[in-house]
Amino acid sequence: MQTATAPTAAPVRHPSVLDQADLDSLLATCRRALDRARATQRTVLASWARPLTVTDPLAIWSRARRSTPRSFLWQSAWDRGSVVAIGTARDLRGRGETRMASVRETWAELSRNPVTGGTTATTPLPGADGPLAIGGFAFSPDSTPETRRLPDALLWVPSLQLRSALPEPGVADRAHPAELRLNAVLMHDSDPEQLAESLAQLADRCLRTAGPPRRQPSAPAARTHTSVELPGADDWKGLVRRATGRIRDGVFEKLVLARELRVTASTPFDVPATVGRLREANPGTTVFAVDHEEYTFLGATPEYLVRVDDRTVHALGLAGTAPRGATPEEDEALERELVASPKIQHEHDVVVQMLRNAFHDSCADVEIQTPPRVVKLTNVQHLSTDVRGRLAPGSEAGVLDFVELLHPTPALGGHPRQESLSWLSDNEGFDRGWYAGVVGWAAPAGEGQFAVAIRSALLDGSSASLFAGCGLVADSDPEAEYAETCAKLRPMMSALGIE
Ligand SMILES: C=C(O[C@@H]1C=C(C(=O)O)C=C[C@H]1O)C(=O)O
Repeated sequence: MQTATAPTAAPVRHPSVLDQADLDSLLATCRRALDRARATQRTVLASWARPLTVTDPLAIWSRARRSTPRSFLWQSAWDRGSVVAIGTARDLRGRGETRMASVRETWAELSRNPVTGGTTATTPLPGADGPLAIGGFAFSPDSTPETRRLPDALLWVPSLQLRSALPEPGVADRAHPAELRLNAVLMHDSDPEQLAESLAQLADRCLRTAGPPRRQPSAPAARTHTSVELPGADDWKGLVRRATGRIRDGVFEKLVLARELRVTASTPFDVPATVGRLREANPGTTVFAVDHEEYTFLGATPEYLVRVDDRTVHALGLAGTAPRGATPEEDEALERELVASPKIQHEHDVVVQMLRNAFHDSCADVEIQTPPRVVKLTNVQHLSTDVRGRLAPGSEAGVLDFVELLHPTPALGGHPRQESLSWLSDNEGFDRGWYAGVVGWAAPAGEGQFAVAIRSALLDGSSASLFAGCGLVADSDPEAEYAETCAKLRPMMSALGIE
């Protein structure tokens, strides 16, 4: 008698992301890099690429980030490009006052002449070709590094990077062109077989079963939480009074004062879901997330410090804020007040003037858009001015040179720079860390994009530090400025479910 046995389900075998020809070419690239490393006695960057298609980069990052303590997600509102980066081929770190210069010099050296292989995407993609250095810089170098949660300066070359165009709203599940790039840094004694093998395995882990695209992000889980304001509301308003007093005394002309909201929730935050909600609720912003060890620094920012694209340098003067109205009429009335207010024009002009001077020193054909436009975000509106220049003929300046030159603009620090920053470090009362610093990526030929890391938070399990600040001039009102910081905190609070 035959007994019926339940058919054992055959394991589902997904094809590997890399086929044999890819594996051979990846290994050949690593071997060529080893030969160069031996011949030159220097470290050599190997970078291998092939086109593929992806659906939603956020779904890929959500899954792949679990396999590594270091990852990066970037969804740019400015060119609709996306970068997902997993793992580390090489860290580029810096400390103290020279942190940006050290990172810039190490990247220039490493990226000068990479050994490349594979095939690049046939469809042009937003962003720049080649291996990237990604990451960010804290607002200021810190004098107490032991208490700092993210390093002063950390860019890194990822082991795996995936560049694609962002899905158009509403068609997130359509496959679209992307480029997979695998990077390694080889020395004279590196093992190219082992490096190629581990990169292929990483690509499989990250991309083989990326799962379906993320649907509408779910509402945040119900959780209880406690929160502390740093400094407390009354103390912060007192600081506004002291700062405006210093402005009237002529010590500085403008100062951006910030505060931290430290939250402890009853359960850990769901990082990918938070990023999904930020993306959904804040159109027109660039969404970023950096995983570093146990921390995730994430945000949805409307502001870039600098973008360099094909020898054109873009900066953005974003300063001057009004709330959004509850009705179209109220919104327009608030917009008219924003545009007409001499106080706000002054706050804005200080930023544009600084950018104008910096560009005139380093670029030819500088264009400054006038009058400023109004950028409308979910619950605030800003005055915004585009500044654009062409790199002067013969100039080799790249995006990291401009980060160093421009950061921090008076939109985040103050004016004059030295006086306002020194007052902030003596009085603000908390460590800004990467808030109001810059986050983004640099490509070998000097192209890149760096966002100003505002509307951001630092997460660690069930703890979150949220940040917001605002520009003060002589007649700023403490109550109105406090309300402005509350409005700027709100998108992150609702993404985290802590309203
Ligand atoms: C400092 C922040 O925002 C900055 C300050 C602004 C202002 O003072 O009007 C506007 C945009 C940003 O440059 C923040 O969001 O935390």
